[in-house]
Amino acid sequence: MRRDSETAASPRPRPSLAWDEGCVLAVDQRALPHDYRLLRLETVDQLVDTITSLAVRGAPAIGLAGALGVALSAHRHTSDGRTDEASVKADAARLSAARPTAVNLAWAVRRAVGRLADGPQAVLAEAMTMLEEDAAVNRAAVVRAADLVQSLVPDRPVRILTHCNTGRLATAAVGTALGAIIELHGRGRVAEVLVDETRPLLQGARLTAWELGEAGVPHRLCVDSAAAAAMARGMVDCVLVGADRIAANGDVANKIGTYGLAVAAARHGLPFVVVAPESSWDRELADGSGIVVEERDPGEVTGFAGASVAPAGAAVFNPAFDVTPADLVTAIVSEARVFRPQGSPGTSDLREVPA
Ligand SMILES: CSC[C@@H](O)[C@@H](O)C(=O)COP(=O)(O)O
Repeated sequence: MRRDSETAASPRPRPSLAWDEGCVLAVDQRALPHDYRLLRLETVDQLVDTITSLAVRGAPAIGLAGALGVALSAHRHTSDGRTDEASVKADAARLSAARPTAVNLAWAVRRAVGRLADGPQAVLAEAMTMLEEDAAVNRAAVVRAADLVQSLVPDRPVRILTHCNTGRLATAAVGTALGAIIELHGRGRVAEVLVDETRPLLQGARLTAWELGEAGVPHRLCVDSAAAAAMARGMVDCVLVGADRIAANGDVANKIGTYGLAVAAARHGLPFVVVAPESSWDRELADGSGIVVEERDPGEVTGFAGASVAPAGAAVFNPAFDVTPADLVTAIVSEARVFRPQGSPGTSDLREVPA
C-alpha cells in the first residue's frame, strides 16, 4: 500500500474515494487533521483493513469502499476473460463483514456483486455509479434538511450541536448532517456549531472541526459530556446527526453518544434531527432491538494518543454505536422525504411529511 502525503492545511479538494489505474484511492482519515494522506489500495486485504481501522469510515463511505473492493477483487480474479466468481464472492463476504452496524456496507457490496456476471468492468461501473449517486443523494438531502431546520428555528441563525463526522469525508461528497450545516451556513443561517469531540476516536475533533474550518463555519469543540450542559445553558437550538442503520420504525443506530444527546435534547425541548440517505434504512428490522452494535478494541478506551490512561488490564465496554429510540427523534431527513417517527417530539400525530 502506497501513501501520498501533503499538508492538511492546504489539501487539494478531492473526493474521499476514487478508482485509479486498477487501485482504490482513499483519504486516510486516521491521519487528519494534521496530515492529508492518500492511500493507494491494491488488495482486498488492504481494503478490509482500511475499513476496520477506520482509515475510511462513515456509513456511506464504507459502503462505497466495499463496492470498490468488489471491483478490485473482480479485476484481480479475471484472466482470459473469465472471472473466478467464487473467489470474488468470498472477498465480498469479507468486505461485508468488516464492520457490522452500518447497513450501507452490505447493501453496496451486494449491489456490486449483482453485476459480477457481466465482468469486472461492469462491477466497476456499478461502483462508480454508486459514488455519483451518493453525491447526488446527499445534495438533495442537505437542502431538504436545511429547509426543515429553518422551519424549526425560523427567527434567527441557528446554534447547532453535532456529533461524530458526517461530512464529505464520510460520504462520496457533500456529507449528510454536516452537509446540511454547511448548506445552512451558505444561506447565512448558522450562528455557531458545537462539535462533540466524539470519544474515543475523536471523529468530531479531528474531522468535523477540520471540515467546518475549511468551509469557514463558526464552531467550537466541546467534550461529549459538555453537550447536555450546553443545552441546559440555552446554547443549542437543534441537534443534527447522521445514521448508520435505521429500523423500519425509525429507531436510529449512530455513533456512541447519540442516544444521550437525544435524551438531553428531549429534556430541553430541542429538535433532534437525523440526516441520512434512504440506503441507511433497514426495512427488514421492525425496530432497533435487532441492530448489531460493533464492539471495538478496549485499547481505544484505555489509551489516548499513544499513552495509557487506565490501570493495566482494566475491563472495558467499548460499543462503537448506540440506538436512539424513534420517539426521541424529531425527524429523519433523506433525499426523498422527511420522516417523523411515531410519537416523535413536537408531533402529536405520526406519519411521513411529504417532500
Ligand atoms: C454520514 S456518516 C453517518 C454515520 O456513519 C456517522 O454518524 C457515524 O456514526 C460514523 O461512525 P464511524 O465509527 O466513525 O464510522
